[in-house]
Amino acid sequence: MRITLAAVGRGKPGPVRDVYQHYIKRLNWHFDLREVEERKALPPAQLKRREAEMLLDAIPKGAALVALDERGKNLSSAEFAQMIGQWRDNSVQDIAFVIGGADGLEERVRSAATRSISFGRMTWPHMMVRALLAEQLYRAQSILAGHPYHRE
Ligand SMILES: C[S@@+](CC[C@H](N)C(=O)[O-])C[C@H]1O[C@@H](n2cnc3c(N)ncnc32)[C@H](O)[C@@H]1O
Repeated sequence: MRITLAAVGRGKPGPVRDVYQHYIKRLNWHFDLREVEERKALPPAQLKRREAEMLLDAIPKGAALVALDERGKNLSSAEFAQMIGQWRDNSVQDIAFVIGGADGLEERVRSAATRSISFGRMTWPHMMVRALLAEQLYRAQSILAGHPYHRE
């Protein structure tokens, strides 16, 4: 099973990226980060549209697509692991996650998503969402493997 993260922006060295990398390095799943960035200064609506195109282009065809969105569904870590486990058991080859930029995800990306999940109703900086996702993926891997990292 391959996991792709398509995300707006380029990660820079620093503590948030260190946390992200700490967990990503511990994943046994094949993991691919695809960063997208529009260099032209565009008005917000155009920028969001352009980012949507680049994000959707960065996702493997046929992937189960998960949008990270504050308006999405709140899952427990066990439910998140179960979602990934069901895809794994149904031989889904590719799972992709998308994280938007400062103005969020365009509706087109939200409606293309198989699932939309939230890390709470508060807005997090997009680089912190990468770190949160990385930890939850590691936690899901541990839950699915029966490893005691996660405690209910
Ligand atoms: C700075 S936020 C954008 C906020 C923007 N106002 C919006 O309406 O989505 C950048 C990205 O981080 C992710 N994000 C931020 N907060 C989140 C949360 N609570 N749950 C899930 N994803 C979140 C989303 O992918 C969002 O597009």
